[in-house]
Amino acid sequence: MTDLPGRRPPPTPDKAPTFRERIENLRHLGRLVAQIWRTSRPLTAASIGLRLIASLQPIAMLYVGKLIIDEVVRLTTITAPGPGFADWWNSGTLNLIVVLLAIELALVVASDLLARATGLVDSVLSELHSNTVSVELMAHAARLDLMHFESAEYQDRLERARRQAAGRNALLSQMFGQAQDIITVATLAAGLFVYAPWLILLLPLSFVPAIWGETRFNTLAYFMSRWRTPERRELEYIRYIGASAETAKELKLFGLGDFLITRFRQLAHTIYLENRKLSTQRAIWGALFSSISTLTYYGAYGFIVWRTVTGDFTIGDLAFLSGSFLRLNGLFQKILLGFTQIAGQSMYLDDLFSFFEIEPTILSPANPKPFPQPISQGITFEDVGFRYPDTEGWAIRHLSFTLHAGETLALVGENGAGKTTIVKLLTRLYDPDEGRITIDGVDLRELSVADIHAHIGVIFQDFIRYSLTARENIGVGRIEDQNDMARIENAAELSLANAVIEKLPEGYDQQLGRLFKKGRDLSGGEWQKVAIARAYMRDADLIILDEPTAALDAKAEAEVFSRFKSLAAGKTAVIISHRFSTVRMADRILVLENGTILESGSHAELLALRGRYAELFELQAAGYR
Ligand SMILES: Nc1ncnc2c1ncn2[C@@H]1O[C@H](COP(=O)(O)OP(=O)(O)OP(=O)(O)O)[C@@H](O)[C@H]1O
Repeated sequence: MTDLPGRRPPPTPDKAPTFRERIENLRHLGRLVAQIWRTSRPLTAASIGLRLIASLQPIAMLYVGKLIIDEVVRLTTITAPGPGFADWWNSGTLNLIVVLLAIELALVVASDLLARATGLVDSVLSELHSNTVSVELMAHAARLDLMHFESAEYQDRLERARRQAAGRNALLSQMFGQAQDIITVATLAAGLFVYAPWLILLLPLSFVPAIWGETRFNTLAYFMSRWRTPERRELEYIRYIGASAETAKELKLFGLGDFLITRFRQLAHTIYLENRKLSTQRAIWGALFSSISTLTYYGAYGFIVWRTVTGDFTIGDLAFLSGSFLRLNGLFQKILLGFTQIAGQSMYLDDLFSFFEIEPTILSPANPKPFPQPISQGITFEDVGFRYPDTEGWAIRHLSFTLHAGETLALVGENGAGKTTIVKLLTRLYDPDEGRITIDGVDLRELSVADIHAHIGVIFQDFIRYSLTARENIGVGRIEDQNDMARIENAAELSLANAVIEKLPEGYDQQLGRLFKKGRDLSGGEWQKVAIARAYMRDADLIILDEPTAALDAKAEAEVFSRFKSLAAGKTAVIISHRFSTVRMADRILVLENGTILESGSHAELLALRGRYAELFELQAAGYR
C-alpha cells in the first residue's frame, strides 16, 4: 500500500504510552467534567443525583428477595389457618409477605423510571455538550494562525480534535455510570462481607485477566486510529472530490472516476484489514477471559450451595449470596473495564484538549499603537525575508520597497514569484522571519491584528464562494454592517456586482451556490464581482486585489478597473495580475522574481528599460496581434 502515487509515506508508529503517561492522560477527565458542568449545571447535577439513588437499588432488591424467600419458606412450615385464601388473608399471616412483595414491586418500578430519566438527562446533556465542544473548537480554530491551517500536521490535529468533538459523548454516561457502579459495589460487598468474607477474595481471580486484555486492546485501537489520521483524511478527501459539484466537471472529462475508486478502495482496504485483525484478536481473548470468570462464579456458587445444604445458610441467604456474588463479579468487571475504557478514551481526549493548547503566534501587543488614519506616508518593506514553515527555500528574501500613500502598485511576476506571500505578510497573516514591515513608520507587529484586518480590504484569488444569499455574500465583507442594505448596494455597484444580482429571480435574497436546493450558481466572473464587492464594504485605506479579474472578460475587467482607479484615488492599492492591460494602469509596477525585486517603475519606464517587464509585455501583446 505504499506504492500509491503521491501518497505520503506510511506514518511511523508512535511508541506505546507508558503507565505514567496513561495516568497523566486521566487529568483530561477533570477538564471534561468541567466542560460538561459548564454546558449545563442543572442537567449535570440531575444526572449525578439520579445515579446516586439508582446505585442503592441492587442491594435493596437482593435483600428484599432474600426476605421474601425466607418468609415463604417459613410459611410452608406453619399450620394453615384454614383451607381458603380468605382464611390466610384474614388471619394476618400473609401481612409480611404482602408488604415485602409491594416493596419489591415499588423498587422495580422506581428502578425503571430512574433508568429512563437518567437516559433522558444524559442524551440531552450529551447533545448540548457536543455543541459546546464544537463551539469551543471553532472559537479556538478562529484564533489560530493561517500557518496552522496551511500545515498538514496541524490539519491532522484539527481533524483528530474535530472527531473527538462528536465522538466522546458516551464517555460522559460512562463516567457517571462508573461512579454509580462503585457505590453499588460498596453496598453489595458490605453485604457479602457480613456473611462470607472470603468470597470476596475469589472475585479478583475472575476479572483480572479480562482487565489486562481490555487495556491492551484499547491502547492498540487508539494508536491504530492515531497513526491512520492522515490516511483517513485522504479517504475523506477522495470521497469529497469523487462526489462534489465543484469537481464533477473535471472528473467526468478526465474520466477520473475509476482512478479515484481504485485509490479509495486500496486505502480503505488496508485500514479495514488492520481493524479486522485487531477485532478478531480482541474477540478470541475476550472469550477466553470470560470463561475464566464464569468458572470462578460456579466455584463460589457450589460452595454456597454446600453451606446451605449443611444448614449454615438459609435458602434466602443462598439467593442473596449467589445473587450478590454474581452482581459483584459482573460489576467489578464492568468497573475495571470501565476504568480501562475511560483511560483509553482519555487518550482520545488528549487529542481534543491538546488542540486547545495550540496557541496562535500572530498576536497583538499588549498596548497596540493606533492604526494610522489615514495612511500618510505609506507601507515599507525593509529587507524582508520569509520562509514558509517546514520548507527549505525562502519564498521572499531581501525585499525592500515602499508603497507610498495614495499610490496604486502592481505586482507582477511568474507563478511562485512571491506575490501572494507579500500580501500575506502585509496583512499580517504571517510575520516575516527577517526584516520588518512598517505602516507610517510603525512596525506591523506593534499594531492590533484586528485593526490591521479592519483597515485593509483584501480579495484573494482563491476567494470563497459562500453558499449564502447574495446580500450575505457581500455583507460578510464587513460583518457588523451585514444588514446595511445601502452600503451593500453601494459596494455591489462599485464592483459591478449589482448588474449580476438584479438578474437573479430573488435579487439580493437569492441563495447562491449549488449546495442548497434553491441556490443559483454564478459564472466565475460573476462570483468575482460579488467577491470584489466585499472589499468595497470596508472604508479601507488600503485595498488589495490579488488577481481579482482573472475570470472577468476584457470589457468587464476594463470597467472594474476604471472604477477601481477612480475609487482608489487617494487610497493606497495593491493589484496582483497577470494581465498587462490591468497592470499598466498602476502608478508603479514591481517585477518580482524568486522572491526579490527585479525591476520597478511605471509602465512606460519599464518598457523603456527593455528588461524582463518589456519582454513579458511583448510576449503577451504578441498573442493579441
Ligand atoms: N503555504 C505554503 N507553504 C509552503 N510554501 C508555500 C506556501 N504558499 C506558497 N508557497 C511557496 O512560496 C513561493 C511564493 O508563493 P506565492 O504564492 O507568493 O507566489 P505567487 O507569486 O503569488 O504565485 P501565483 O502567481 O501562482 O499566484 C512559491 O515557491 C510557493 O511554492
